[in-house]
Parts: sequence; structure tokens; C-alpha cells
Amino acid sequence: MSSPEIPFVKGHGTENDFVLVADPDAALDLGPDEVAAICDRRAGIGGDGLIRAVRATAVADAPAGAEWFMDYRNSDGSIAEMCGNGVRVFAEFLLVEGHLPAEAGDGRWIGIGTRAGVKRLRREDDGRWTADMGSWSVVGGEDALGRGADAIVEVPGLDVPRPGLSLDLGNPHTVVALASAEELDRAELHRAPSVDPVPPNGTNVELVVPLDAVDLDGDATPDIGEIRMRVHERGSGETRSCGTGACAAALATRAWAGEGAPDVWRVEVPGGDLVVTVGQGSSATAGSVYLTGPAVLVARGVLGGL
Ligand SMILES: N[C@@H](CCC[C@H](N)C(=O)O)C(=O)O
Repeated sequence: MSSPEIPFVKGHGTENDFVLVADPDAALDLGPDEVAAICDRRAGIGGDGLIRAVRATAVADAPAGAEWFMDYRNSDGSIAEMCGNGVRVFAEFLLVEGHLPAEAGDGRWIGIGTRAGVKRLRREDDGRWTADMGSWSVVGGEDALGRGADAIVEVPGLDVPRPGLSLDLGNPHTVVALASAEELDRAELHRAPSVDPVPPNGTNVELVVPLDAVDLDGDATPDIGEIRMRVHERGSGETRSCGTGACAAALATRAWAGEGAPDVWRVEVPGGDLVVTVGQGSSATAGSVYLTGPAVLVARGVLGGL
């Protein structure tokens, strides 16, 4: 018996890649096995995740205030609350497919529903998208120094366990600072790091190495921080980028740097560059954050029907 035909688009944001499917009326029944089969890089289309675009009116628990809901699934079929690269690619997909008015591409903010609430997005003049990722916080609150308490992280390929900081960006992250680019290269992130205590719903793990901070105005205070990052994603393994992870990595590095640390961070990932801007009034442990990066659609096709 043949399977139904499902039109799809393939896209990526800094090489974090997704299969996107429009399902306005929530008519598709895509369970974890189907999602994993579609995301399989040899037997399927291949992707770090599958994103289903559903009208919010067709989703029982969609947050109010957005016409479209992003149903994000990891490549193993598990559900995630939020995806920072995915939500930009999702916005570009909606625009190109004609599901948003053309003016939505003119730099005005649009709302997109996610399991982590409604996110505002804006298309920049250069075609990148900025996502207002909303609020973030350090898991477990502050220690006596006003910083987050450490988790202990064992990273395959690295000798001794390292301290890590767990943050909530709508989805969970644990960030570990390494001493050198050599250590970053040595980490074997195709295997999952172990985190103790692990946040209740698991975690994505980011490894970061600070690069040189940039002093644009010559006042001896860095204006832009720069870090290099690799990630092991919950439900997808090592990926070439993670948008929520880039935000977590910049926020953790900013908290570790302390007073006077920059609010703007360039995050270099294997798949490209992202910019993270910490919202005004954010403390070392909570606030708001913006993510800017590319959203590229590369192909369209039809699943099934064979
Ligand atoms: N790559 C995404 C995050 C996708 C979800 C993540 N694997 C999770 O389970 O939380 C991003 O760009 O943020």
C-alpha cells in the first residue's frame, strides 16, 4: 500500500538542518517512528529535526497570540519545546510559501507560537532573521556569588569531569567552558556527555572556548564577545549549530566574565556564525535575549507516494 504524498522543504540555519512540512489543519499523523525515518540521513531525507507548520487554531495547547505554531521534533522523533535556528528557518518557510503577508519580510515583527510561548521574529535587510527568544534563566538560581550553581559534566574524549552551568532557554542547556581550541576539537560529541544533576527533561550540552573580545570604540572595554562552540543536542546528537545553545553559551560566558562583560556575542559554530544580544536589564542569571542568523531554504520535494 502506498503512503500519502507530503510536500516538504529542506532548510538550514548555520547548517542545523530541518525538514519542513506544512500541515495547516493538523491532518498529518507523524509519530516518533515516522519522524525518525524522515530525518534518517541514509534511508530518509535527512535532518537534525522535523518542523511541522500548523495553524494555531488547530493545536489544542498552542499559546495565544500567533497565527502559526511550530511543532518541532528532534531527529529521534522526540518533541522539543523550542529551536532557535529552526524558528528562523520556519519564518522564512512561511514567508516563501505564502503563508505570511509579503510585508512580513519587511523588517516588522511577526509572532510564531512554540511550546515555549510566542516568539517574535523580524527579517533583517540582509535576509537574516532575528528572533526575540524571550526570557531565559539559570537553572537552580544563584550561588553565593550571584552566579549559577555548577553541574558536573563528563565529556567523552576529555580526561577529567568539568563544571557546567545549566540554563533554561525554553528548552534545557548545560554549558561547559574549555581551556583551549585543542580541547574543543578533542571532545567526542557523537557520544552524549553525562550531566549531574541532569535537568528534569534532559539537556543539550554546549562546549565553549572564549575567543578574543572586540573593543570597537577603543575605550578598553570589550563591545562584542566572541566564543567558539560545539554542541551535543538532546534527541539529535552532535549538530553543526544550535540557536538556543548559542544563546545559552553566550549567556553562560557573560555570567562567568562578570561585571562589564559585553551584551553582544558572536558565536562561531561549525556551521557558521550567530549573533546573540542580551536584552537590556538582564542580570547574570535571568533576562531576555535575541538571536540573529541565516535561514536558508535549499530544496523542495514530496515525501512518500511511492
Ligand atoms: N537546534 C535547536 C534546538 C533543537 C531542540 C533540542 N535538540 C532540544 O531537544 O531541546 C536550536 O537551534 O535551538
